[in-house]
Amino acid sequence: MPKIVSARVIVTCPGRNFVTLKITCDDGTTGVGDATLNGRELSVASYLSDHVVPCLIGRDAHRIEDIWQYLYKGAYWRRGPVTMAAIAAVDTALWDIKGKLAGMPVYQLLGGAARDACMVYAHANGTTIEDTIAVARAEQARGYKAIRLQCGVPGLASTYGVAKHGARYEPADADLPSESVWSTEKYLRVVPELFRAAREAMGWDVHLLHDIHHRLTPIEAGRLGKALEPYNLFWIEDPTPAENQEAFKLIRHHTTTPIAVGEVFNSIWDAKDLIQNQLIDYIRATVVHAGGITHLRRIASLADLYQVRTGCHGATDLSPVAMAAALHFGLSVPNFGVQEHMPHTEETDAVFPHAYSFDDGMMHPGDAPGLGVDIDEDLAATYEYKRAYLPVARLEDGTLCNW
Ligand SMILES: O=C(O)C(=O)C[C@H](O)[C@H](O)CO
Ligand SMILES: [Mg+2]
Repeated sequence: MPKIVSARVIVTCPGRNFVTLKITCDDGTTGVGDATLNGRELSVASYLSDHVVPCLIGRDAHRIEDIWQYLYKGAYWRRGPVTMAAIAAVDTALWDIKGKLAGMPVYQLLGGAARDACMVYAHANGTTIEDTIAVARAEQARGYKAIRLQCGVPGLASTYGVAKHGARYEPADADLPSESVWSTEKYLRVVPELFRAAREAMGWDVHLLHDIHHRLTPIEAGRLGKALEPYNLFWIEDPTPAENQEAFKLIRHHTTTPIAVGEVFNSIWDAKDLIQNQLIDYIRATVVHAGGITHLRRIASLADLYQVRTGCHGATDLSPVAMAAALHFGLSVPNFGVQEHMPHTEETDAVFPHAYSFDDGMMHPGDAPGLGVDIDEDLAATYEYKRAYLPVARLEDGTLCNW
């Protein structure tokens, strides 16, 4: 048996923070898993090194399911983003090891390719509708078949998803949480205009997506979904917070615009009711925040029964290790829908050399044994952790609201 002899937690900041677990077996085989939880990175690093790593040493790296159950049931305190990100990192690293020992890419171990490649969606954002559409057209010219559009809201200094002064969009932008101002009324005026103009400029042969980022009440979300129906969106994402899942019934009563939810979910129990009641069309839970490949497959299997497809979160705060795992997962599950793709910076790509590739709007994980991704530990050590928080949002009268 490949015995686990060490597991190291590596925190690095090549432009933004990433937490990576690297497991080594007695024969020298290594595997990597992403454990990054944006704005709360060190809590997962501590959970892993203080509480998980000591339990891994000496175990058989082939027993992925048993180790998953051991860490989940054994903690007693189940679920939650910190616990599940830590379990995910172990699980992902063990799949990597299993693939390397089998001499096969992980997607082969998951049943083989169920499609040629995974459709990915790009981000297009700008302070005005015109700027946003110009970026979207450039992404379309690069081959993307699906594009998420976010534009500035007139009267608001900053908006979720829109970069400042043409910079790359990075939400965790400050040493302490920055504060932004939000107005639903102003937002609801601009979004239908954005998509009307986008269809006029870009035609109908491209999938258009939009992230509401949990900001509307159910009835406001129903109104927006209805207003967007003429523009045939691929999805609206996170229309309202998903703690109260009954709320989605109200949205469904008012609109046929498809709905994607789940980037903050960390377990099948978060997604179960939304899926079984057919209140969503895409489930956005990811490998890194939802218990790894093992648990995400379970979520996808449940979703498949209800014709809910996958649309995994893939923002730049998920490392290339998570991206590789997402592509092996996406290539193999029957009900894959789309994968989010925000390209990483050159610095990040250099720290995490990888085999996955992009071609004509599609991505493939590559055929290297395992996940086909690694961490250059020497380079990683040159980028010290830098505290960074996600922003908070307030209404115009100062009331704290959902960011
Ligand atoms: O990519 C998305 O859809 C997001 O909503 C990005 C999130 O705000 C980001 O990952 C938070 O860390
Ligand atoms: Mg989102």
